[in-house]
Amino acid sequence: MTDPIRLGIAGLGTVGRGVVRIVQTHRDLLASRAGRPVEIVAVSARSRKDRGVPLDAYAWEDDPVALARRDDIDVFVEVMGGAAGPAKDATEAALAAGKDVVTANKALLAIHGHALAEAAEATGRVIRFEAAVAGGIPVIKALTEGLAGNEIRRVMGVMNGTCNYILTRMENAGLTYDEAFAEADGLGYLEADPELDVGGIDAGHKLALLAAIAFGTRVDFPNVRLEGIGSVTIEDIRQAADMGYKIKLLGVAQMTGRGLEQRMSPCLVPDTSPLGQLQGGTNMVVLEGDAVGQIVLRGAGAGEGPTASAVIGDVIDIARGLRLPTFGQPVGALRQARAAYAAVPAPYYLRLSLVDKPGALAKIAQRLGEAGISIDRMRQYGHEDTAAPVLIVTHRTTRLALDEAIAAFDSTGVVEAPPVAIRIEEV
Ligand SMILES: NC(=O)C1=CN([C@@H]2O[C@H](COP(=O)(O)OP(=O)(O)OC[C@H]3O[C@@H](n4cnc5c(N)ncnc54)[C@H](O)[C@@H]3O)[C@@H](O)[C@H]2O)C=CC1
Ligand SMILES: N[C@@H](CC=O)C(=O)O
Ligand code: NA
Repeated sequence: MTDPIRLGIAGLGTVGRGVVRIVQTHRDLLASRAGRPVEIVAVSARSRKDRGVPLDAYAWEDDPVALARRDDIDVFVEVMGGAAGPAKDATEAALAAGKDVVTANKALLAIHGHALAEAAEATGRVIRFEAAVAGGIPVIKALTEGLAGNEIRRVMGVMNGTCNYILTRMENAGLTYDEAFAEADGLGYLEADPELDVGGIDAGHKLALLAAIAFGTRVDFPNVRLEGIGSVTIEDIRQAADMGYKIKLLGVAQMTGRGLEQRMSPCLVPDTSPLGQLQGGTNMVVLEGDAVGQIVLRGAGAGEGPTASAVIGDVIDIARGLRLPTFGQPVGALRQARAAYAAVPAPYYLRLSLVDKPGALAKIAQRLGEAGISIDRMRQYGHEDTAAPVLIVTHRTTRLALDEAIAAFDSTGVVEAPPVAIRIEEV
Protein backbone atom coordinates (compact mmCIF):
# COMPACT_ATOMS: atom_id res chain seq x y z
CA MET A 1 0.00 0.00 0.00
CA THR A 2 1.22 3.54 -0.73
CA ASP A 3 2.09 6.28 1.75
CA PRO A 4 -0.55 7.24 4.28
CA ILE A 5 -2.47 10.48 4.00
CA ARG A 6 -1.60 12.37 7.18
CA LEU A 7 -4.11 14.64 8.87
CA GLY A 8 -3.71 17.54 11.28
CA ILE A 9 -7.03 18.29 12.97
CA ALA A 10 -7.65 21.73 14.43
CA GLY A 11 -10.71 21.61 16.71
CA LEU A 12 -11.86 18.71 18.86
CA GLY A 13 -15.45 19.67 19.53
CA THR A 14 -18.52 17.98 18.08
CA VAL A 15 -17.11 17.65 14.56
CA GLY A 16 -13.42 17.12 15.38
CA ARG A 17 -14.26 14.36 17.84
CA GLY A 18 -16.43 12.73 15.18
CA VAL A 19 -13.61 12.80 12.65
CA VAL A 20 -11.21 11.17 15.13
CA ARG A 21 -13.82 8.54 15.93
CA ILE A 22 -14.39 7.58 12.28
CA VAL A 23 -10.64 7.42 11.55
CA GLN A 24 -10.17 5.16 14.58
CA THR A 25 -13.18 2.89 14.08
CA HIS A 26 -13.07 2.54 10.28
CA ARG A 27 -9.32 2.22 9.86
CA ASP A 28 -9.34 -0.67 7.37
CA LEU A 29 -12.42 0.51 5.50
CA LEU A 30 -10.94 3.96 4.95
CA ALA A 31 -7.57 2.58 3.89
CA SER A 32 -9.22 0.30 1.41
CA ARG A 33 -11.44 3.02 -0.05
CA ALA A 34 -8.74 5.68 -0.07
CA GLY A 35 -6.15 3.29 -1.46
CA ARG A 36 -3.81 4.30 1.37
CA PRO A 37 -4.00 4.51 5.16
CA VAL A 38 -5.69 7.56 6.65
CA GLU A 39 -3.71 8.67 9.71
CA ILE A 40 -4.08 11.45 12.22
CA VAL A 41 -0.69 12.91 13.06
CA ALA A 42 -1.44 15.96 15.21
CA VAL A 43 -4.38 17.76 16.80
CA SER A 44 -5.13 21.13 18.34
CA ALA A 45 -7.86 22.54 20.56
CA ARG A 46 -8.29 25.22 23.19
CA SER A 47 -7.87 22.77 26.06
CA ARG A 48 -6.55 19.26 26.61
CA LYS A 49 -9.66 18.03 28.40
CA ASP A 50 -10.97 14.49 27.89
CA ARG A 51 -12.94 14.27 24.61
CA GLY A 52 -14.16 10.69 24.93
CA VAL A 53 -11.79 9.51 22.17
CA PRO A 54 -8.15 8.43 22.64
CA LEU A 55 -5.75 11.19 21.57
CA ASP A 56 -2.48 10.07 23.13
CA ALA A 57 -1.07 8.74 19.87
CA TYR A 58 -1.21 12.19 18.26
CA ALA A 59 1.12 15.16 18.62
CA TRP A 60 -0.45 18.17 20.33
CA GLU A 61 -0.27 21.79 19.18
CA ASP A 62 -1.71 24.63 21.26
CA ASP A 63 -1.56 26.87 18.21
CA PRO A 64 -3.61 25.80 15.15
CA VAL A 65 -1.33 27.85 12.89
CA ALA A 66 1.65 25.81 14.05
CA LEU A 67 -0.38 22.66 13.39
CA ALA A 68 -1.21 23.88 9.87
CA ARG A 69 2.49 24.37 9.11
CA ARG A 70 3.76 21.00 10.39
CA ASP A 71 5.96 19.18 7.91
CA ASP A 72 4.41 15.84 8.76
CA ILE A 73 0.81 16.59 7.69
CA ASP A 74 -0.68 16.49 4.19
CA VAL A 75 -4.19 17.73 4.96
CA PHE A 76 -5.20 20.43 7.43
CA VAL A 77 -8.68 19.69 8.80
CA GLU A 78 -10.20 22.92 10.13
CA VAL A 79 -13.11 22.19 12.46
CA MET A 80 -12.74 25.06 14.93
CA GLY A 81 -15.22 27.51 13.44
CA GLY A 82 -15.25 31.29 13.23
CA ALA A 83 -15.28 33.59 10.22
CA ALA A 84 -11.94 35.15 11.15
CA GLY A 85 -9.19 34.72 13.74
CA PRO A 86 -7.44 31.36 14.16
CA ALA A 87 -9.61 29.51 11.60
CA LYS A 88 -8.71 32.00 8.86
CA ASP A 89 -5.08 32.39 9.91
CA ALA A 90 -4.52 28.64 10.12
CA THR A 91 -6.28 27.93 6.81
CA GLU A 92 -4.13 30.54 5.07
CA ALA A 93 -1.02 29.16 6.74
CA ALA A 94 -1.90 25.63 5.65
CA LEU A 95 -2.35 26.63 2.01
CA ALA A 96 0.86 28.67 2.05
CA ALA A 97 2.68 25.67 3.50
CA GLY A 98 1.42 23.45 0.69
CA LYS A 99 -1.28 21.55 2.58
CA ASP A 100 -4.71 20.67 1.26
CA VAL A 101 -7.56 21.87 3.46
CA VAL A 102 -10.80 20.22 4.53
CA THR A 103 -13.13 22.47 6.47
CA ALA A 104 -16.64 22.47 7.94
CA ASN A 105 -16.58 26.24 8.31
CA LYS A 106 -19.34 27.87 6.26
CA ALA A 107 -18.90 31.27 7.90
CA LEU A 108 -15.23 31.43 6.92
CA LEU A 109 -15.88 30.37 3.32
CA ALA A 110 -18.97 32.54 2.82
CA ILE A 111 -16.92 35.59 3.72
CA HIS A 112 -13.36 34.73 2.66
CA GLY A 113 -14.03 31.85 0.25
CA HIS A 114 -12.94 33.64 -2.90
CA ALA A 115 -9.63 34.82 -1.45
CA LEU A 116 -8.96 31.40 0.02
CA ALA A 117 -9.78 29.73 -3.32
CA GLU A 118 -7.28 32.09 -4.97
CA ALA A 119 -4.66 31.18 -2.38
CA ALA A 120 -5.32 27.48 -2.92
CA GLU A 121 -5.06 27.82 -6.67
CA ALA A 122 -1.82 29.81 -6.39
CA THR A 123 -0.16 27.01 -4.42
CA GLY A 124 -1.82 24.14 -6.29
CA ARG A 125 -3.76 23.01 -3.22
CA VAL A 126 -7.43 22.11 -2.81
CA ILE A 127 -10.05 23.26 -0.32
CA ARG A 128 -12.93 20.88 0.30
CA PHE A 129 -15.97 21.81 2.36
CA GLU A 130 -18.73 19.22 2.07
CA ALA A 131 -19.41 19.41 5.82
CA ALA A 132 -19.99 23.16 5.63
CA VAL A 133 -23.25 22.92 3.66
CA ALA A 134 -26.08 20.76 4.95
CA GLY A 135 -23.66 18.65 7.02
CA GLY A 136 -23.88 15.01 6.05
CA ILE A 137 -25.83 15.56 2.83
CA PRO A 138 -23.34 15.26 -0.05
CA VAL A 139 -24.69 18.33 -1.82
CA ILE A 140 -21.37 19.95 -2.77
CA LYS A 141 -20.38 16.71 -4.44
CA ALA A 142 -23.75 16.43 -6.17
CA LEU A 143 -23.52 19.94 -7.59
CA THR A 144 -19.81 19.96 -8.44
CA GLU A 145 -19.56 16.49 -9.87
CA GLY A 146 -22.83 14.67 -10.45
CA LEU A 147 -24.64 17.65 -11.99
CA ALA A 148 -21.63 19.17 -13.79
CA GLY A 149 -23.35 18.62 -17.14
CA ASN A 150 -26.35 20.77 -16.26
CA GLU A 151 -27.16 24.41 -16.42
CA ILE A 152 -28.50 24.86 -12.91
CA ARG A 153 -31.90 26.56 -12.83
CA ARG A 154 -32.51 26.90 -9.13
CA VAL A 155 -31.05 25.78 -5.81
CA MET A 156 -33.32 25.66 -2.77
CA GLY A 157 -33.14 24.31 0.68
CA VAL A 158 -33.91 24.12 4.33
CA MET A 159 -30.35 24.25 5.61
CA ASN A 160 -30.64 25.20 9.24
CA GLY A 161 -31.89 22.32 11.36
CA THR A 162 -32.42 24.51 14.41
CA CYS A 163 -34.89 26.76 12.59
CA ASN A 164 -36.73 23.81 11.11
CA TYR A 165 -36.92 22.27 14.55
CA ILE A 166 -38.39 25.46 16.03
CA LEU A 167 -40.92 25.87 13.22
CA THR A 168 -42.06 22.26 13.34
CA ARG A 169 -42.44 22.39 17.14
CA MET A 170 -44.60 25.49 16.75
CA GLU A 171 -46.63 23.68 14.12
CA ASN A 172 -47.00 20.27 15.82
CA ALA A 173 -47.08 21.17 19.51
CA GLY A 174 -48.66 24.61 19.23
CA LEU A 175 -45.68 26.23 20.99
CA THR A 176 -45.04 29.95 20.62
CA TYR A 177 -41.81 31.03 18.98
CA ASP A 178 -40.29 31.83 22.39
CA GLU A 179 -41.27 28.44 23.81
CA ALA A 180 -39.89 26.53 20.82
CA PHE A 181 -36.70 28.62 20.91
CA ALA A 182 -36.24 27.82 24.62
CA GLU A 183 -36.74 24.13 23.88
CA ALA A 184 -34.13 24.17 21.09
CA ASP A 185 -31.77 25.98 23.45
CA GLY A 186 -32.32 23.34 26.15
CA LEU A 187 -31.45 20.60 23.65
CA GLY A 188 -28.17 22.37 22.80
CA TYR A 189 -29.20 23.03 19.20
CA LEU A 190 -28.40 26.73 19.07
CA GLU A 191 -25.08 28.15 17.92
CA ALA A 192 -23.14 30.09 20.58
CA ASP A 193 -24.64 33.18 18.95
CA PRO A 194 -28.28 32.10 18.34
CA GLU A 195 -28.78 34.93 15.85
CA LEU A 196 -26.64 32.91 13.43
CA ASP A 197 -29.41 30.30 13.42
CA VAL A 198 -32.68 32.18 13.87
CA GLY A 199 -31.51 35.25 11.93
CA GLY A 200 -30.94 33.05 8.86
CA ILE A 201 -27.23 33.93 8.75
CA ASP A 202 -25.89 30.38 9.07
CA ALA A 203 -28.25 29.14 6.36
CA GLY A 204 -27.42 32.24 4.29
CA HIS A 205 -23.72 31.33 4.42
CA LYS A 206 -24.57 27.87 3.09
CA LEU A 207 -26.78 29.24 0.32
CA ALA A 208 -24.04 31.64 -0.84
CA LEU A 209 -21.63 28.70 -1.17
CA LEU A 210 -24.10 26.61 -3.16
CA ALA A 211 -24.94 29.55 -5.42
CA ALA A 212 -21.25 30.07 -6.29
CA ILE A 213 -20.92 26.47 -7.47
CA ALA A 214 -24.32 26.34 -9.13
CA PHE A 215 -23.98 29.55 -11.14
CA GLY A 216 -20.21 29.85 -11.56
CA THR A 217 -20.16 33.10 -9.64
CA ARG A 218 -18.00 34.56 -6.89
CA VAL A 219 -19.32 33.83 -3.41
CA ASP A 220 -21.53 36.79 -2.63
CA PHE A 221 -22.84 36.47 0.90
CA PRO A 222 -23.45 40.24 1.41
CA ASN A 223 -26.10 40.05 -1.32
CA VAL A 224 -28.06 37.21 0.26
CA ARG A 225 -31.36 38.78 1.38
CA LEU A 226 -31.69 37.56 4.95
CA GLU A 227 -34.82 37.38 7.01
CA GLY A 228 -34.91 35.16 10.08
CA ILE A 229 -37.75 33.28 11.72
CA GLY A 230 -38.19 35.60 14.72
CA SER A 231 -41.29 37.22 13.24
CA VAL A 232 -43.09 33.96 12.38
CA THR A 233 -46.16 33.64 14.57
CA ILE A 234 -48.16 30.63 15.61
CA GLU A 235 -51.13 32.36 14.01
CA ASP A 236 -49.47 32.38 10.58
CA ILE A 237 -48.38 28.77 10.99
CA ARG A 238 -52.01 27.80 11.71
CA GLN A 239 -53.56 29.93 8.98
CA ALA A 240 -51.01 28.80 6.41
CA ALA A 241 -51.77 25.18 7.36
CA ASP A 242 -55.45 25.90 6.83
CA MET A 243 -54.67 27.02 3.28
CA GLY A 244 -52.51 23.91 2.65
CA TYR A 245 -49.03 25.30 3.35
CA LYS A 246 -46.13 24.95 5.78
CA ILE A 247 -43.80 27.79 6.73
CA LYS A 248 -40.10 27.02 6.25
CA LEU A 249 -36.93 29.05 6.49
CA LEU A 250 -36.15 28.50 2.83
CA GLY A 251 -33.05 29.48 0.91
CA VAL A 252 -33.47 30.07 -2.80
CA ALA A 253 -30.75 30.96 -5.31
CA GLN A 254 -31.67 31.56 -8.91
CA MET A 255 -30.08 33.29 -11.91
CA THR A 256 -32.67 35.72 -13.28
CA GLY A 257 -32.75 38.12 -16.21
CA ARG A 258 -31.82 40.84 -13.73
CA GLY A 259 -28.99 39.01 -12.00
CA LEU A 260 -28.38 36.49 -9.23
CA GLU A 261 -31.15 36.36 -6.67
CA GLN A 262 -30.24 34.84 -3.28
CA ARG A 263 -32.88 34.80 -0.56
CA MET A 264 -33.01 33.19 2.85
CA SER A 265 -36.39 33.90 4.37
CA PRO A 266 -39.56 32.34 5.74
CA CYS A 267 -41.59 31.05 2.79
CA LEU A 268 -44.73 29.00 2.37
CA VAL A 269 -44.44 25.68 0.58
CA PRO A 270 -47.24 23.20 -0.19
CA ASP A 271 -47.69 20.92 2.81
CA THR A 272 -47.62 17.84 0.56
CA SER A 273 -44.28 18.74 -1.05
CA PRO A 274 -41.02 17.14 0.16
CA LEU A 275 -40.01 20.50 1.68
CA GLY A 276 -43.41 20.85 3.34
CA GLN A 277 -43.08 17.40 4.88
CA LEU A 278 -39.64 18.04 6.35
CA GLN A 279 -39.78 17.65 10.13
CA GLY A 280 -37.49 18.51 13.03
CA GLY A 281 -33.79 19.23 12.65
CA THR A 282 -33.45 17.55 9.25
CA ASN A 283 -32.12 19.42 6.20
CA MET A 284 -33.30 19.23 2.60
CA VAL A 285 -31.66 20.60 -0.53
CA VAL A 286 -33.47 20.76 -3.87
CA LEU A 287 -31.35 21.11 -7.01
CA GLU A 288 -32.82 21.82 -10.43
CA GLY A 289 -30.84 21.34 -13.63
CA ASP A 290 -31.90 21.74 -17.25
CA ALA A 291 -31.08 18.15 -18.15
CA VAL A 292 -31.65 16.29 -14.91
CA GLY A 293 -34.81 18.04 -13.70
CA GLN A 294 -35.32 18.18 -9.96
CA ILE A 295 -33.21 16.33 -7.37
CA VAL A 296 -34.15 16.23 -3.69
CA LEU A 297 -31.53 15.45 -1.06
CA ARG A 298 -32.59 14.95 2.54
CA GLY A 299 -30.62 14.11 5.67
CA ALA A 300 -28.86 15.28 8.78
CA GLY A 301 -27.39 18.75 8.42
CA ALA A 302 -25.57 18.69 11.72
CA GLY A 303 -24.33 16.50 14.54
CA GLU A 304 -21.15 14.58 15.19
CA GLY A 305 -21.60 11.59 12.88
CA PRO A 306 -23.18 13.29 9.85
CA THR A 307 -20.77 16.23 9.80
CA ALA A 308 -17.71 14.05 10.35
CA SER A 309 -18.97 11.75 7.59
CA ALA A 310 -18.74 14.68 5.16
CA VAL A 311 -15.25 15.66 6.37
CA ILE A 312 -13.99 12.10 5.89
CA GLY A 313 -15.57 11.91 2.43
CA ASP A 314 -13.49 14.94 1.44
CA VAL A 315 -10.33 13.45 2.96
CA ILE A 316 -10.85 10.26 0.96
CA ASP A 317 -11.33 12.23 -2.26
CA ILE A 318 -8.01 13.96 -1.65
CA ALA A 319 -6.34 10.65 -0.80
CA ARG A 320 -7.67 9.22 -4.07
CA GLY A 321 -6.16 12.12 -5.97
CA LEU A 322 -9.39 13.92 -6.85
CA ARG A 323 -8.36 17.56 -7.12
CA LEU A 324 -11.18 19.92 -8.04
CA PRO A 325 -11.25 23.73 -7.98
CA THR A 326 -12.83 25.02 -4.75
CA PHE A 327 -16.05 26.22 -6.39
CA GLY A 328 -16.02 23.79 -9.31
CA GLN A 329 -14.23 26.15 -11.73
CA PRO A 330 -10.90 27.97 -11.67
CA VAL A 331 -11.27 31.23 -9.73
CA GLY A 332 -10.60 33.30 -12.87
CA ALA A 333 -13.72 31.79 -14.47
CA LEU A 334 -16.03 32.80 -11.61
CA ARG A 335 -18.12 35.85 -12.54
CA GLN A 336 -19.09 38.69 -10.25
CA ALA A 337 -22.86 38.45 -10.73
CA ARG A 338 -25.13 41.46 -10.51
CA ALA A 339 -27.36 41.05 -7.46
CA ALA A 340 -31.11 40.87 -8.04
CA TYR A 341 -33.97 40.81 -5.59
CA ALA A 342 -37.62 39.88 -6.01
CA ALA A 343 -37.06 39.39 -9.73
CA VAL A 344 -39.08 36.20 -9.89
CA PRO A 345 -42.86 36.59 -9.49
CA ALA A 346 -44.62 34.26 -7.06
CA PRO A 347 -47.97 33.82 -5.36
CA TYR A 348 -48.17 35.44 -1.93
CA TYR A 349 -49.99 34.70 1.29
CA LEU A 350 -51.50 37.80 2.80
CA ARG A 351 -52.99 37.92 6.29
CA LEU A 352 -55.07 40.95 7.09
CA SER A 353 -57.00 42.15 10.05
CA LEU A 354 -59.93 44.16 8.70
CA VAL A 355 -62.63 46.33 10.22
CA ASP A 356 -65.80 44.24 10.04
CA LYS A 357 -67.95 46.69 8.07
CA PRO A 358 -69.70 46.47 4.69
CA GLY A 359 -67.34 47.16 1.81
CA ALA A 360 -64.07 46.58 3.75
CA LEU A 361 -63.07 43.55 1.73
CA ALA A 362 -64.09 45.24 -1.52
CA LYS A 363 -61.71 48.11 -0.79
CA ILE A 364 -58.81 45.67 -0.28
CA ALA A 365 -59.69 43.75 -3.44
CA GLN A 366 -59.80 47.05 -5.34
CA ARG A 367 -56.31 48.10 -4.16
CA LEU A 368 -54.94 44.69 -5.13
CA GLY A 369 -56.60 44.99 -8.53
CA GLU A 370 -55.14 48.47 -9.03
CA ALA A 371 -51.66 47.02 -8.38
CA GLY A 372 -52.36 44.36 -11.01
CA ILE A 373 -52.68 41.59 -8.43
CA SER A 374 -55.22 38.89 -8.94
CA ILE A 375 -56.71 36.94 -6.02
CA ASP A 376 -56.50 33.18 -6.23
CA ARG A 377 -58.19 32.21 -2.94
CA MET A 378 -59.61 34.10 -0.01
CA ARG A 379 -60.99 33.13 3.38
CA GLN A 380 -62.57 35.14 6.17
CA TYR A 381 -62.76 33.68 9.66
CA GLY A 382 -65.46 34.04 12.30
CA HIS A 383 -64.39 36.34 15.12
CA GLU A 384 -65.56 37.88 18.35
CA ASP A 385 -63.80 41.24 18.29
CA THR A 386 -64.25 44.06 15.81
CA ALA A 387 -61.41 43.01 13.48
CA ALA A 388 -62.02 40.25 10.96
CA PRO A 389 -59.11 37.94 10.12
CA VAL A 390 -58.86 37.61 6.34
CA LEU A 391 -56.47 35.42 4.38
CA ILE A 392 -55.73 35.97 0.73
CA VAL A 393 -53.61 33.85 -1.58
CA THR A 394 -52.71 35.82 -4.68
CA HIS A 395 -51.86 34.63 -8.13
CA ARG A 396 -48.24 35.21 -9.16
CA THR A 397 -47.11 38.77 -8.64
CA THR A 398 -43.94 40.68 -7.90
CA ARG A 399 -42.95 41.77 -4.42
CA LEU A 400 -42.85 45.32 -5.75
CA ALA A 401 -46.49 45.23 -6.83
CA LEU A 402 -47.49 43.63 -3.54
CA ASP A 403 -45.67 46.27 -1.51
CA GLU A 404 -47.42 48.97 -3.57
CA ALA A 405 -50.79 47.42 -2.85
CA ILE A 406 -50.01 47.05 0.87
CA ALA A 407 -48.97 50.70 1.03
CA ALA A 408 -52.26 51.63 -0.64
CA PHE A 409 -54.25 49.66 1.99
CA ASP A 410 -53.48 52.50 4.44
CA SER A 411 -55.78 54.90 2.61
CA THR A 412 -58.75 52.49 2.86
CA GLY A 413 -59.15 53.00 6.60
CA VAL A 414 -60.20 49.37 7.01
CA VAL A 415 -56.90 47.75 8.00
CA GLU A 416 -56.57 47.23 11.76
CA ALA A 417 -53.03 45.81 12.00
CA PRO A 418 -49.94 45.69 9.76
CA PRO A 419 -50.59 43.09 7.02
CA VAL A 420 -48.40 39.98 6.94
CA ALA A 421 -47.15 38.99 3.47
CA ILE A 422 -45.19 35.78 2.89
CA ARG A 423 -43.95 34.47 -0.43
CA ILE A 424 -45.25 31.10 -1.58
CA GLU A 425 -42.33 29.38 -3.24
CA GLU A 426 -43.42 27.20 -6.14
CA VAL A 427 -41.63 23.94 -5.51
N1 LIG B 1 -21.71 20.92 15.11
C1 LIG B 1 -22.25 20.66 13.92
O1 LIG B 1 -23.18 19.87 13.82
C2 LIG B 1 -21.75 21.33 12.70
C3 LIG B 1 -20.66 22.17 12.75
N2 LIG B 1 -20.18 22.72 11.59
C4 LIG B 1 -19.03 23.59 11.65
O2 LIG B 1 -17.92 22.85 12.13
C5 LIG B 1 -17.04 23.69 12.86
C6 LIG B 1 -16.84 23.12 14.25
O3 LIG B 1 -18.09 23.04 14.90
P1 LIG B 1 -18.26 22.26 16.27
O4 LIG B 1 -17.45 21.03 16.29
O5 LIG B 1 -19.72 22.15 16.49
O6 LIG B 1 -17.67 23.31 17.30
P2 LIG B 1 -17.31 23.09 18.83
O7 LIG B 1 -17.50 24.40 19.50
O8 LIG B 1 -17.96 21.89 19.38
O9 LIG B 1 -15.73 22.79 18.79
C7 LIG B 1 -14.79 23.74 18.39
C8 LIG B 1 -13.41 23.19 18.68
O10 LIG B 1 -12.44 24.09 18.17
C9 LIG B 1 -11.50 24.39 19.20
N3 LIG B 1 -11.01 25.75 19.01
C10 LIG B 1 -11.73 26.89 18.90
N4 LIG B 1 -10.89 27.95 18.80
C11 LIG B 1 -9.66 27.45 18.84
C12 LIG B 1 -8.35 28.02 18.80
N5 LIG B 1 -8.19 29.33 18.71
N6 LIG B 1 -7.30 27.20 18.85
C13 LIG B 1 -7.45 25.88 18.95
N7 LIG B 1 -8.65 25.27 19.01
C14 LIG B 1 -9.71 26.05 18.96
C15 LIG B 1 -12.27 24.24 20.49
O11 LIG B 1 -11.37 24.02 21.58
C16 LIG B 1 -13.14 23.04 20.18
O12 LIG B 1 -12.40 21.85 20.41
C17 LIG B 1 -17.69 25.08 12.81
O13 LIG B 1 -17.18 25.79 11.73
C18 LIG B 1 -19.16 24.77 12.58
O14 LIG B 1 -19.86 25.81 11.97
C19 LIG B 1 -20.74 22.46 10.38
C20 LIG B 1 -21.83 21.63 10.27
C21 LIG B 1 -22.44 21.06 11.43
N1 LIG C 1 -26.60 25.51 13.49
C1 LIG C 1 -26.67 24.64 12.35
C2 LIG C 1 -25.76 23.47 12.50
C3 LIG C 1 -24.64 23.50 11.59
O1 LIG C 1 -24.62 23.82 10.43
C4 LIG C 1 -28.10 24.10 12.21
O2 LIG C 1 -28.91 24.29 13.11
O3 LIG C 1 -28.39 23.53 11.18
NA1 NA D 1 -22.81 18.52 2.94
